[in-house]
Amino acid sequence: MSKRFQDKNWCQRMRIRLDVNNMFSEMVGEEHGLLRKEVDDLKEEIKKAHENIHRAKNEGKMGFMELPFTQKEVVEEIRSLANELKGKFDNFVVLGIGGSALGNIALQTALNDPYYNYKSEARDNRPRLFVPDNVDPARFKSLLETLDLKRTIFNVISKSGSTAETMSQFLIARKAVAEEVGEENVSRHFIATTSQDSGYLIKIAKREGFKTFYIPENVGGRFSVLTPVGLVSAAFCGIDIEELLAGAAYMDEICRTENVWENPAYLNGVLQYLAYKKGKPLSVMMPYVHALKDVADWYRQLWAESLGKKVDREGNVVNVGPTPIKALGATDQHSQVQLYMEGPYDKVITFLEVKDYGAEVEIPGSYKDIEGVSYLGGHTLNELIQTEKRATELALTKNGRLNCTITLPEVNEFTMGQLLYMFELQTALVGELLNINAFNQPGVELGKHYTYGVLGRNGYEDKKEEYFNRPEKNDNLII
Ligand SMILES: O=P(O)(O)OC[C@H]1O[C@](O)(CO)[C@@H](O)[C@@H]1O
Repeated sequence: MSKRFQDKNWCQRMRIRLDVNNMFSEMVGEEHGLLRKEVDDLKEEIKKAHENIHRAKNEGKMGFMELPFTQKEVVEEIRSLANELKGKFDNFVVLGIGGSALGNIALQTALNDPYYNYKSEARDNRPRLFVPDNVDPARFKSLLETLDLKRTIFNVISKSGSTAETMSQFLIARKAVAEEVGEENVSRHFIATTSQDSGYLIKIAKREGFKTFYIPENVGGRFSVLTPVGLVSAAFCGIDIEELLAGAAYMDEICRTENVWENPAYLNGVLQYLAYKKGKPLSVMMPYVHALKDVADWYRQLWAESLGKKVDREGNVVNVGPTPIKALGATDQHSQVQLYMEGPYDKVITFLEVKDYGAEVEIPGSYKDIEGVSYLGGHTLNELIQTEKRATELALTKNGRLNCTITLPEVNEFTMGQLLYMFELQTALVGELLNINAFNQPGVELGKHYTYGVLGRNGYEDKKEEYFNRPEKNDNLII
């Protein structure tokens, strides 16, 4: 077991860094840039937010802040299960959606070989990972047909234990597995990760005798990546979950101060908040590291569901919330950057970069007589992508476009733990500054209730009626 994180020098070297220079007027100009004074002027609000967060933590209402410190036993349990089942299954499928899926994908993309599912030497006898995160029939059918179900284990993840997409995936998968392995062997193919005390999934898991892991009551789905929700698939796929939690603990330690200039989660949160207040409601996350591309997806849910709210804490209608946008460098330089450079001044771009990609690829110096191509020779892809990031950053800055950069020394469990935890705390802080509840999601309910009504779930008859009495669409507007 690696204990590198007990070495303070190593931790310091692996500390992720936030560079906010290009958020300020010195760099982007006075018209759009923020002033340091504006940050200082929020001192009292930040102090209050800090106190609220820590009061809520002490009252047991900020579960995500406890996770780095309270899971020793569950980590051991997950690890021993992963070890016990190593070599027994070729495939691990996560059945879940939203916060019950996105963290699994983000961790896998970040921390395992990009072609892990295709390379047996990268897997070292561990299962491939599949996270459909949807109920598209063609895709789900094809997945079940593709996998050898005799050699497949499923983790059914749902905090509420009732999400229609997840329960449908489960019902279909369970039937397919039973047909393949026989009723008597079904239970060894399923793990359930859910609330210990509520919902239907725990009832089913107990009736079936599934192995269960629990999601703490005080941790919401989008904050649950560092619970068994994300940790089980990670451990099965060889990710060091102890180091992940150690990274989160390290960031927690860094972020204990209420001094915004020393607290990266608060500083980034405050700057995003100020930018939002000054007419920049679009928050783009643009990693220049393919491994972090799905962190941007995970962050979209975290930011959108937490901060997009109709009412403030006093019940006033405020309709607030920055819109998170996912982009990828260098890919989206050739798709999005034109808009970011010349479109409305309504965005803040957060770049994610890495110092050490863990691989170096040299560009061959061919076609010496064709200067427009041969200049690339002798350089590396590392130089190319890093230079492109800095070039895009400079171009945006010169054009008065607010941007900041988070740098990871390398993408590993410890730096990922820091990054995820930093974004979670940043989200809580912005929720405080916006004076909203960042931990509920009432806006997703209405659509769900119409679906329940139409599909005949008891208690939703009124929604069924509303749905079928909806205004008729005008055929002339369907062309
Ligand atoms: O884990 P559950 O309860 O199945 O919920 C899945 C997702 O659905 C939501 O409740 C939104 O509908 C998310 O907040 C959550 O991550």
